[in-house]
Amino acid sequence: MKSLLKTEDLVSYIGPYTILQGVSLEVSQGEAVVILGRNGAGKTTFLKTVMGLVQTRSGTIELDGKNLVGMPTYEIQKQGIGYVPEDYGIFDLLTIEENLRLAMWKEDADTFARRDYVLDLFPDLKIAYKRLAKTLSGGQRQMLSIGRALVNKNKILFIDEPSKGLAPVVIERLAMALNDIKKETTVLLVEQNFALACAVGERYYIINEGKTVENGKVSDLIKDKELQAKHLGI
Ligand SMILES: Nc1ncnc2c1ncn2[C@@H]1O[C@H](COP(=O)(O)OP(=O)(O)OP(=O)(O)O)[C@@H](O)[C@H]1O
Repeated sequence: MKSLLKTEDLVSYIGPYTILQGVSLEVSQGEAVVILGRNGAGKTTFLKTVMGLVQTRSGTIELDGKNLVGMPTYEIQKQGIGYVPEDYGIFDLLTIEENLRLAMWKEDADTFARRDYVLDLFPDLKIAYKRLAKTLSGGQRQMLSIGRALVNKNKILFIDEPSKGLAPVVIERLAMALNDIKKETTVLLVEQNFALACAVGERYYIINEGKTVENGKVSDLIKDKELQAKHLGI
């Protein structure tokens, strides 16, 4: 499989703090990869570093062979990364329709076809299409946030802890949607919910204290109770 995203020995910092201390990770085209690790391990910071929202000190980041280090965030996004941040990133005082349109880079037939795919994937958004985003539940907001990233033609989708604060039944629906999405696009998921991570991810990386410490197949991790206890506290 063709390598799509590759980072090597990535070190990044926020003010005086070095947060990532060596993250090496590779995602191939068509894969669904999950990043696991305890609270505060550096998972969110990794996504933010690739997006240029956290400064890289050393190491490399390549998307489809192109260097992303030093590029401004809006250009990184245009290289083909759909980013679904942890805090939803949606506009409460706009309708669902307006939130989706504002996210579109182009208003062409392909983009509207992807918008229709989003509305089929998340029927709640279709029903509430003309309503303000502030009227949505937590699960529906997460759907809108993912939908905003899906309206553009991306090479890879970054999704940061989509299950956070959601009820188990909503997480199940989300797992189904993510399984549908991964048929269409390469996915890099950060997730604390082990069941959701296992339902979606094919390969995993574990980040501990800002470093990638383990990686492999999710099917092997499910059987490896020792590894789960050591790095994930399960
Ligand atoms: N703005 C900031 N200033 C200083 N330290 C920060 C800042 N943002 C994050 N950190 C620190 O960086 C480390 C990694 O945080 P990060 O949010 O990436 O962890 P995480 O693995 O995503 O965990 P969680 O699941 O709790 O979000 C933590 O120790 C956190 O306290």
